[in-house]
Amino acid sequence: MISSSSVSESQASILNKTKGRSLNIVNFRISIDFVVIDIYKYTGIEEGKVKRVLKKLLKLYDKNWELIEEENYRALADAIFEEDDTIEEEKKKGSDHNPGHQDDDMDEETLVNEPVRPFKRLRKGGHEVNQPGNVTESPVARAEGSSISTQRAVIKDKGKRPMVSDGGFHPMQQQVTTAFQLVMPKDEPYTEDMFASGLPQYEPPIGVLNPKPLTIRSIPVQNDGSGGENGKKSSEDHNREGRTDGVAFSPGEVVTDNELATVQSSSNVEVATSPTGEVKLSLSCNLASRRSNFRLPNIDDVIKLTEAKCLHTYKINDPNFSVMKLLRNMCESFLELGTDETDESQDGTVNLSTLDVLKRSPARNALGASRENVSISSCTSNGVVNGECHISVDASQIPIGVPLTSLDGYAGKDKDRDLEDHNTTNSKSLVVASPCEMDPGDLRSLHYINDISKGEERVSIPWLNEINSECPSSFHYISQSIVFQNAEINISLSGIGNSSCCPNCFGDCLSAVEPCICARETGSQFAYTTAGVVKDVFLEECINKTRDPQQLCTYFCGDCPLERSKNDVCLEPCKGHIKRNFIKECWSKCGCNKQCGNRIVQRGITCNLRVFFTSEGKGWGLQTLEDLPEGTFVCEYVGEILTCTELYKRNMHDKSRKDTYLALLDADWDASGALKNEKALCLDATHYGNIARFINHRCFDANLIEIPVEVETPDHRYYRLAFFTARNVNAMEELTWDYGIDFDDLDHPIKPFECRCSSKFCRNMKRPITFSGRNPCLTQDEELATNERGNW
Ligand SMILES: C[S@@+](CC[C@H](N)C(=O)[O-])C[C@H]1O[C@@H](n2cnc3c(N)ncnc32)[C@H](O)[C@@H]1O
Repeated sequence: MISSSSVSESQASILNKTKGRSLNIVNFRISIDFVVIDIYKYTGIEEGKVKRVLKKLLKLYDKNWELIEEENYRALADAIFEEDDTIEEEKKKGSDHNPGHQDDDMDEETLVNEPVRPFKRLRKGGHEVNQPGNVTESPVARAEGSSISTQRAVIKDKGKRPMVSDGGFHPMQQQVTTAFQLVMPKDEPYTEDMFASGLPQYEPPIGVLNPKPLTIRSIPVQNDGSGGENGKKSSEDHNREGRTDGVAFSPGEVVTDNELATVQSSSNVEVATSPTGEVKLSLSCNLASRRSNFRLPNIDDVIKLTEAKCLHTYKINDPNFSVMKLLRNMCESFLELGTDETDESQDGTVNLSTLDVLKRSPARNALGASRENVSISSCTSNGVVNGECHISVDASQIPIGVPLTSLDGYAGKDKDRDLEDHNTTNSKSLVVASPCEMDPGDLRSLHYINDISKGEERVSIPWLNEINSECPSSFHYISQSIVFQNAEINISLSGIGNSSCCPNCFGDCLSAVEPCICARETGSQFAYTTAGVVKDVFLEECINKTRDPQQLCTYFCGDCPLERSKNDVCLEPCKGHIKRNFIKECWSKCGCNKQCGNRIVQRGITCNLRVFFTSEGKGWGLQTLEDLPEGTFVCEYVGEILTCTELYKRNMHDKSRKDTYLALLDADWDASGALKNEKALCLDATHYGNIARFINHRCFDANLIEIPVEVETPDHRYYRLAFFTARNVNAMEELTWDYGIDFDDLDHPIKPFECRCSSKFCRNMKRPITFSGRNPCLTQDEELATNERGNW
């Protein structure tokens, strides 16, 4: 066996004699013979073997002598060793296949025409050495303005198992690229150990757009888990060969000179920054297979289309939204998070590198991630984790997520807040969590942190737990109710007659001289003001009906579907339902436009809200982050539309559940005597629902009032149950709703709970009893209201 060092000894001679050989066929054979003789002379390796291996290597390296010469014929030596190993293995297997001779009949013409990639990764002392497959040495890496493609290609090779040639034809990958040139990715086999090794996985970009040669020369950073060391090595290699003038930085390294430092992430985002605050983002994604007809689009068109997609897909309706602002925010976040402000010593912030809270709680699943960094706003006074998190997916531990710190500034802010208003963010409140292990599936739960609606709503709805480490229980967020199974809802345009819509209207019905037919439901007066809130008079009527102490608005069914669903044989008398006022909104068959002032609920949530963990023991609740004037639409109660029978069966199966997420659609049950089971409906938000499922109960003086809203069908057995503010509500106040629960009715689908609403009208409170039997806190009327209220 020869040692690699014995090959090295021959370097001077061989190197001098073979260097710079051209690759035409005439001198090709001479070159091979020349090298073979020299190697035999200095190493004693059998000539035939050297020749065979060299031929194969030339083929694989596309006859690139420079690469074979490098490191004193290291590639050749390794290939010879490898062949020995392969032969040994084959012998052991008893195979009669002789790999050593498989290419013997390979002619030079074939070598010229069929360049293929190296069949095995070359290694030196456990470290990768440069080779054709590694772009650190490839012509691509040397091309001006090809930094992005270079970085990506380098990353692609990280940690991969030695590649095995499939013997097929592979187009030449390493082409010199210029600015604006499309770089096709290499076809690289994915091997199992790439995933097992936990190394970053990269998708090859379909193309790289370099508007102009970047001022940074990209430096490959070895993202193989060994930190910046390998990256530095690559950098040194480059510098040695005069191929780069950049510097690679590891996360945490202080950038001292004025060059841009590049950091590559395990995502397809690459960020470069300089100490002077310049930040560059590079995004790559593999959206589809290569497109042969691809041509470079105009960048302004790309931005416009992206914005249109954002408006459409994410329901961003802020006219000030701009992709460029978003990207700028991202750059600012990068700088903000990269600035050393996370030490405990500074401004009350805490570095949660071990982040015990996350380790303990299910939030760990939501926040932690291998190779993912999560920065989270922290309430340092009690070490509580704020759900308004900043997530970055970054192997190099540099958070690069779009900041949501502006959520802190939501309170009292105008809805049309400018994305540029980033100065209100409080970077001092940021902490950076160490990367934790995370399954890819858990990535989904990351949505929960910043937006419990997972993008289903027009606004993001974060959650916050300042009390303990609990996370909201899992459910599917939906923004519109969906039929579970048997509910009979007739939503069809043909079901809407001309008396139920305003086909001749146009523009905004609220600005018409006469209220249109859609206002008939509300006494020929629209229920909404032009400011988009419910009119005082109408609101008061609704509130009075709900808080009706004499139960004047309560009706009793002769054959109550709710009681029927509980027990079909021995019917209990109806406990009563509130006959409510409806609002009717214009809809699809109406002639007005979507911005018509009589379309409020159907537009969805626009307030800034937050799900938070209550301190009174009510579990999670909903709060507003901005002041809400009286009559403001907050949200509708969304869930699965069930018949009462289905609900009853469901509850029978799941008796253990503590919380109930239920609303009856019983505002108009009395209309037609005995209601069919399929028409007696309710909304169950236990498994599918929206943020309304977090609204807690408050007896009597809740700040929300529920109003039935007719949108899609004039049939009042199905309607949207919308919540409006019953009074002016201040930012940060909890939003509450009177469930109308009778705490003594143990049979009711809403399971009674120990009420902690802290209202002085609480119907479940253990009140101090005076000798008169009255609650001293309440007036006689209030006492009456409290005692009488509680029926459904
Ligand atoms: C629709 S859920 C409200 C959200 C719920 N707190 C949670 O954590 O998901 C209704 C449940 O919340 C609890 N709840 C609501 N209001 C309450 C109150 N005033 N006092 C105590 N618990 C309450 C009860 O367990 C009830 O069944």
